[in-house]
Amino acid sequence: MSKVTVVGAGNVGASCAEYIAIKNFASEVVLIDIKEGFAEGKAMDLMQTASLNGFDTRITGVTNDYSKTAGSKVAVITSGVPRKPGMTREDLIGINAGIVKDVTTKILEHSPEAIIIVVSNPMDTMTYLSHKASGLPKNRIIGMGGALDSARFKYRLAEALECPASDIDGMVIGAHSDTGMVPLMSKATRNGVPVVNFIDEEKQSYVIEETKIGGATLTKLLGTSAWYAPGAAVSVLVHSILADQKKMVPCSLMLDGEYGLSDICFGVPAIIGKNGVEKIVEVELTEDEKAKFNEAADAVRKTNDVLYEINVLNK
Ligand SMILES: NC(=O)c1ccc[n+]([C@@H]2O[C@H](COP(=O)([O-])OP(=O)(O)OC[C@H]3O[C@@H](n4cnc5c(N)ncnc54)[C@H](O)[C@@H]3O)[C@@H](O)[C@H]2O)c1
Ligand SMILES: O=C(O)C[C@H](O)C(=O)O
Repeated sequence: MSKVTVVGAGNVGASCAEYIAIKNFASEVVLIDIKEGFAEGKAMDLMQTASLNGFDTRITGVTNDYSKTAGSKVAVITSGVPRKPGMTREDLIGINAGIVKDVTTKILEHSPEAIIIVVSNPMDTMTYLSHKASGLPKNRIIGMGGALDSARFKYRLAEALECPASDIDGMVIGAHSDTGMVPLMSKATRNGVPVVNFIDEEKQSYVIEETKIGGATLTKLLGTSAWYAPGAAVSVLVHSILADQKKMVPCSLMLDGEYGLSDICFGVPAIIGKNGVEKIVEVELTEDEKAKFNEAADAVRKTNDVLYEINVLNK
């Protein structure tokens, strides 16, 4: 029995539930939302695709009744507002902080053993908040950003190399923000061959910049932020936990000296398995990557400070 709760049955929450079901990653998904009847409607609509898409996962929806989420092995937090064109993710902190703090507490009341995946933005800061609000050990809370940003990096690399994305391997670490992502061009490969052998510096810079503004580009096109790739990225983390796959995925994790950082949730590669974070992997960075990584960490710390300024957290 593998039960997953998704709090926030909006675009990303529903997409995540759909991928989990279609790929048979869990036996049960509970969607929960604050809007009356909304999660029930999303769950019913998704369940009516079961015979069409050939899945057996049971998706149910509930309005605000956390007792129905009891015993979840994984809980995903997708509740909160998305940005509109022209906004940054950091602009969402005032509304989303209260929601994420409250939701973290409610999840744990009914699923004290759950591993929590934080998606709501600004994600690195919301992951930090979830840690501080719950006091859970650092393996139990995972911020999802790097999996998505890496998928966008591979998409842009595949476009530049004119090859299928499945030929590409690559990672984005750092902050899940327009300026703080660090796409590791030096380590990206096409079937083991460095991508820098295939594209010149101008194209490399283009790929890096388009990757960093990947979310903003989609927000401009869609009028709200993206959901298919975010939902798929969450489902990969859920699967790695439930199936104890031990996949290596960049995630926003509470650091305790790794990469020279402490008391911050920040995007680094990690092995994800049945205990959540099994191990943080330290990779060597170029001087330029290191400088950008540290600069991004400083910016995330400033956003974290806002949590104290608006009294969502107390020192
Ligand atoms: N980390 C990432 O990579 C990533 C990717 C995409 C979106 N996001 C973020 O995820 C969040 C959700 O995005 P979306 O597009 O699904 O938005 P959405 O508006 O479609 O859905 C959000 C849902 O949350 C619900 N909600 C609000 N407060 C709640 C509460 N207290 N309890 C339960 N449900 C509540 C709303 O009713 C709504 O249905 C946003 O903050 C967005 O910025 C993050
Ligand atoms: O761009 C956003 O605001 C949503 C999300 O963080 C994304 O990267 O798609």
